Amino acid sequence: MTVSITRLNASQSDFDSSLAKLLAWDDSVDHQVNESVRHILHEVKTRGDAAVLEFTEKFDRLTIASVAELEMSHDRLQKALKNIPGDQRVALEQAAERIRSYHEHQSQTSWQYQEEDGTVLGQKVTPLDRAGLYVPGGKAAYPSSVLMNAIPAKVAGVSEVVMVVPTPDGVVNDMVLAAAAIAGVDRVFTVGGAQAVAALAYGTETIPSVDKIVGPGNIFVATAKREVFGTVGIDMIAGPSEILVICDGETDPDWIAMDLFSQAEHDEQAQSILISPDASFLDAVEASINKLLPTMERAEIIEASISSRAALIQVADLSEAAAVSNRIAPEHLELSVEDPEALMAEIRHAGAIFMGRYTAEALGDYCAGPNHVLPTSGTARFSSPLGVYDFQKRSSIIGFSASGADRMGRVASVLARGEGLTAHARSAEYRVKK
Ligand SMILES: NC(=O)c1ccc[n+]([C@@H]2O[C@H](COP(=O)([O-])OP(=O)(O)OC[C@H]3O[C@@H](n4cnc5c(N)ncnc54)[C@H](O)[C@@H]3O)[C@@H](O)[C@H]2O)c1
Ligand SMILES: N[C@H](CO)Cc1c[nH]c[nH+]1
Ligand SMILES: [Zn+2]
Repeated sequence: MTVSITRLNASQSDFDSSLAKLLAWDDSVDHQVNESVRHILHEVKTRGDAAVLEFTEKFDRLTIASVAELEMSHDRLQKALKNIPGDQRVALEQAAERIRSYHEHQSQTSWQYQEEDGTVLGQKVTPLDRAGLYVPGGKAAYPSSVLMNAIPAKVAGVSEVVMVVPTPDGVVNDMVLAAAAIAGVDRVFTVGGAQAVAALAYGTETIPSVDKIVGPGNIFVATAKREVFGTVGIDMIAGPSEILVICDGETDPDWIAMDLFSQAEHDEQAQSILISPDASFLDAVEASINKLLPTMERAEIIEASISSRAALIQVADLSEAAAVSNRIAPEHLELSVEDPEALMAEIRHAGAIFMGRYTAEALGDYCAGPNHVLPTSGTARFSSPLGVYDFQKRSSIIGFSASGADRMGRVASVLARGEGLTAHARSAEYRVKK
């Protein structure tokens, strides 16, 4: 099979519009999905467990009598940890250790300072009481996502971590449960899709409501998270996976083709882009793609993703490559060049940056240490990877001494009267020295 891949050149007159068309992915335009998700949310909110059971039967083909049967006990998690092959257990534990130590660097601490008159100002950092983790499980099982979601929550000090994961046809993945055991997840329910998001947001008779829902998922999950935002916090709306590789033309084209496949194999909607100043290198990678595709287990998904959403983009030089990449603001950016440090200086927007020819993005997905839940669809322009800070919140601390209240009470009084808010003014004035 020969896969057709979009070719663009940054010098072509319609480059801007062609790039915009390539990048277009809006998770809110499908009215049918919106309708269906709103219906699921409403049903779970009003009918609780009964609705969760119905939707689990309908979408995951799982018939059970009660939601309690969907809860995986601690014993079951420990059993899974014992059941998985030794090399999988060791790899999960090694990954968990590296993810934990990276995220410990993100810990925030409370602080305060005192002014000369004794007034104290500060910020108190508090972990969330209860966090909900969505772990995807429709087309593939993601033990790595269990670690990436749960470990920062635990490092942040969240008291109770509740995980949901679909088990289509009732097939439970032991590696997912083992990862939950290693990460110290408190409760696990095998429920997925919009019904799982609804249960976490509103609570049911069996599934507790949480303060914030984090984690990636398909369009039903993303749409449900968008809808429940406000009732609970959410981390981000994560779209399909993306990779953008900037290459100077000196890396083995097979390596680059496989790096592009690594994200394409997640989803037909995933996006893989290669940018290079070397036209013959783009040809070589295209040849590698066609050579390697038939050898891939997930060839159908990769083919669909590459033919509909991938692109090979020729640019004048690496500076132009960085400029195009900044416009795309990719989830993952590989700098497969001789001097990645120099090129990184020109990068402003990317979820994660992979430095140099030996840094395959796949290492970041599993065990480098940084989080693999990253902003997609250009949202790296304004948002950051999932981290410890997503599981903590801040309260301001304000403590006036008598002389501080006298000094600032006068300022507040003037401002309050300027706003016509007399109760504010008089409240401040009571504490002003007469
Ligand atoms: N950003 C990340 O860190 C990251 C990590 C892993 C996976 N992902 C992405 O997450 C996504 C996972 O998607 P998935 O489908 O494999 O798993 P998923 O768990 O997100 O979705 C499966 C659920 O969708 C629901 N569903 C399916 N069809 C439905 C329908 N017609 N109506 C209503 N609900 C329906 C079902 O309840 C099912 O349980 C992929 O796009 C993948 O690329 C992202
Ligand atoms: N690449 C995904 C995030 O976009 C994360 C992942 C999990 N497993 C493999 N990859
Ligand atoms: Zn991946």
